[in-house]
Amino acid sequence: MNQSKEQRILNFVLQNAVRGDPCSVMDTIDKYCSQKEWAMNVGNEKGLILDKTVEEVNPSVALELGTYCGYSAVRIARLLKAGARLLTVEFNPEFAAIAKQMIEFAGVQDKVKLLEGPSEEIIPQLKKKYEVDTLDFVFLDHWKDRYAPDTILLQECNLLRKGSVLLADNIIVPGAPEFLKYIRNNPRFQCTNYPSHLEYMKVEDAMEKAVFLG
Ligand SMILES: Cc1cc(-c2n[nH]c(CCNC(=O)c3cc(-c4ccc(F)cc4)cc(O)c3O)n2)ccn1
Ligand SMILES: [Mg+2]
Repeated sequence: MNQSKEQRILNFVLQNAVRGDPCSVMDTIDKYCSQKEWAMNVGNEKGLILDKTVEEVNPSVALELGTYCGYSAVRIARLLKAGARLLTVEFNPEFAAIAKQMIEFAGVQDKVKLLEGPSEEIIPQLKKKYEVDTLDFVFLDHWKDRYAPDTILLQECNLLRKGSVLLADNIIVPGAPEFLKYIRNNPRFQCTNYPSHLEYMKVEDAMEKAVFLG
């Protein structure tokens, strides 16, 4: 049976990147997806915005919604301090299997916990099943129509604390209009927009940072 695009990306990494070197994994994925097959990794331009935000927050506990092939999980995990951890949620079992191998090849598996399932099921389990108190950082990169409901769900589950930082990808493409409307009109969030471009394309995109004020 012929391979999926995600399997081709993983194989290219296994054959061309340096095991245990997160930057070489990221660079190799970016090379493949800009030269051979487009894929929905956050990419290097928006990835730099993600890096700066993670470095600023320096989270002990981070959550990523939308793992895909594990590119941004590797990107985030490489910046985490000793003892800090990233929980990343993937809905699609095939993507999760690829991401698991990608994360292990990069050597960040001790900092990353990959959870399989829909965000609306996983979020309510974070406190009891995954021993989370509150989240310092949340990267929203999953289904765009889930950004707003899941931001509400995170609050309902008491997972945000004063100063928790949300960073959302794809504000323009594919777009998250309902999320923007919700978060920018909500006095409990301080929002900042970061114009950028869709990964590997000349198309405009943006990220939105939202700090929870408690
Ligand atoms: C419900 C739930 C869902 C998940 C979940 N896991 N993995 C994802 C992936 C979601 N990501 C995207 O759809 C996405 C799309 C584009 C795009 C596509 C086509 C174009 F033409 C232009 C841009 C670009 C991007 O940067 C994206 O991130 N969701 C995990 C848990 N629970
Ligand atoms: Mg994205």
